[in-house]
Amino acid sequence: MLGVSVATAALAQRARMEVLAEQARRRARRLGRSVLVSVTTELKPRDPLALFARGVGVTHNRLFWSRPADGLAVAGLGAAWSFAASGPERFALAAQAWRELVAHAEVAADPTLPFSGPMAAAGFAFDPDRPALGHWDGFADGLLLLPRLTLATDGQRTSLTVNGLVGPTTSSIQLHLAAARRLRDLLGRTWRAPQIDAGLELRDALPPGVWRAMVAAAVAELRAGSLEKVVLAREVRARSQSPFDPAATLEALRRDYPDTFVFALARGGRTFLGASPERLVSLQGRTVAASSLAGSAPRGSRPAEDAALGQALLASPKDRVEHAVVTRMLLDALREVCADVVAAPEPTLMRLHNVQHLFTPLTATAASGTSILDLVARLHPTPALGGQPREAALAWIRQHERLDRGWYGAPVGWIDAQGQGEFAVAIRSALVGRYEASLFAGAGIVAASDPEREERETEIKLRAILGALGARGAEMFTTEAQRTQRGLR
Ligand SMILES: C=C(O[C@@H]1C=C(C(=O)O)C=C[C@H]1O)C(=O)O
Repeated sequence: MLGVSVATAALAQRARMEVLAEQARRRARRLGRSVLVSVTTELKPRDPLALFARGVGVTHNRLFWSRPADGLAVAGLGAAWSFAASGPERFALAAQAWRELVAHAEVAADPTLPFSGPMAAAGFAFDPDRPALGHWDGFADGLLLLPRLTLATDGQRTSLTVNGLVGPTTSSIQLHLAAARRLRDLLGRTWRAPQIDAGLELRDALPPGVWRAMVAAAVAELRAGSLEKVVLAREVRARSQSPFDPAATLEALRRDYPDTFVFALARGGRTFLGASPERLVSLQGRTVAASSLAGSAPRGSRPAEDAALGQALLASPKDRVEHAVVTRMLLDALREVCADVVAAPEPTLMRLHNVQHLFTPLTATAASGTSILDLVARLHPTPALGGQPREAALAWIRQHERLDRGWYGAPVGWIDAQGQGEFAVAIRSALVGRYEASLFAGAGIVAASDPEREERETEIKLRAILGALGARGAEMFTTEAQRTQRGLR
């Protein structure tokens, strides 16, 4: 089947949904709790980002996830079920809640379709023990969100999934169906990304110079020998004259950063979004893939300059140390729970529009019954975002960084009914409100780091998201030092 129209799919789904709902109702009575019903059908190709865009103002929860270079994209609207956890056990609590939900679900899915069956989006806080500063309300330490409606494509085929809960006494399936129908009506509408015309005003969350001083303090500590590496982040606040449009930003990100994970989770008026080049971990069957990504250099404007910068990065002892710390930690952590753990022998370059990185892919075989969330719990935070040794680095960050990372730098991704899934590290990201956005970027600090160079590195990393939010020309320079140099203040 090449896909059918929305109307036909809706009719087929309604009938199937009602049959399953009746079975679920009986099961719910027996179990004394609600049971999930999930139906997936094939649709004619359409763009999930358009559904994400159209859902604004219609539902509180919207999500988007894609790997543009692979043709993969998924959008979800509404919440058929959600789960929030707090504290350090947030991964285990989320894994258990999800296992219990799907264990008794009534599912009609076609495994040959992309993202078939119930699929929850998941996001986590970087550090549940951080000092919370407030603007991350609604983004729990751990959040699972099963949309009422999911539209997904792998570039070849497109699937539509409707999810709903059936209670033991009264059935809420009618309500779910009505809500899903309302959301499904949005599918037919056309959408074109509007021109982004922002006019941004930027300022650092910390007073000028304070970030560099903090890096200098970290370097002193690293040279004293108690730490091997610590990653320090900056927050830059952007104010726009016209309202931000997250869907337009996602469109720009997928165009300019096709080799990244382009993601968004909108909760009411605020959207956490980004284009991360860093896969934390994926699990497909028993095959595990992870990546070490650390060590950065700018892109050159001409091919020869670009190649020279890349070669210098590959040969830089400081960057090789930063990188090796991450690869070693990933190898050790995966070996505790997986077989056949292999890392590429040497890092290669990952080249993105704004920056190039040292990159080492890793693969492994998981024990059967492993959930992607078990792997996430073990790997987060890697020393690409935390440091080494992990606990000492986290303590240093908590004490000195003076910002609330919230979900920045933390796992974001999805999990399916079999416990398979994929998580990216939420970098190159921002928390976007109507007129205000908080952008985040960090850099790995080792004993050989130089504060000014590290600040420049965060600058380059910030450009991805700044450009996609509509910054132009001079607005791309976020640091006081850069603006002064260019006579911009
Ligand atoms: C911390 C960030 O990026 C991480 C740090 C890198 C580095 O220090 O070289 C490179 C890639 C990422 O693992 C960020 O983009 O905010």
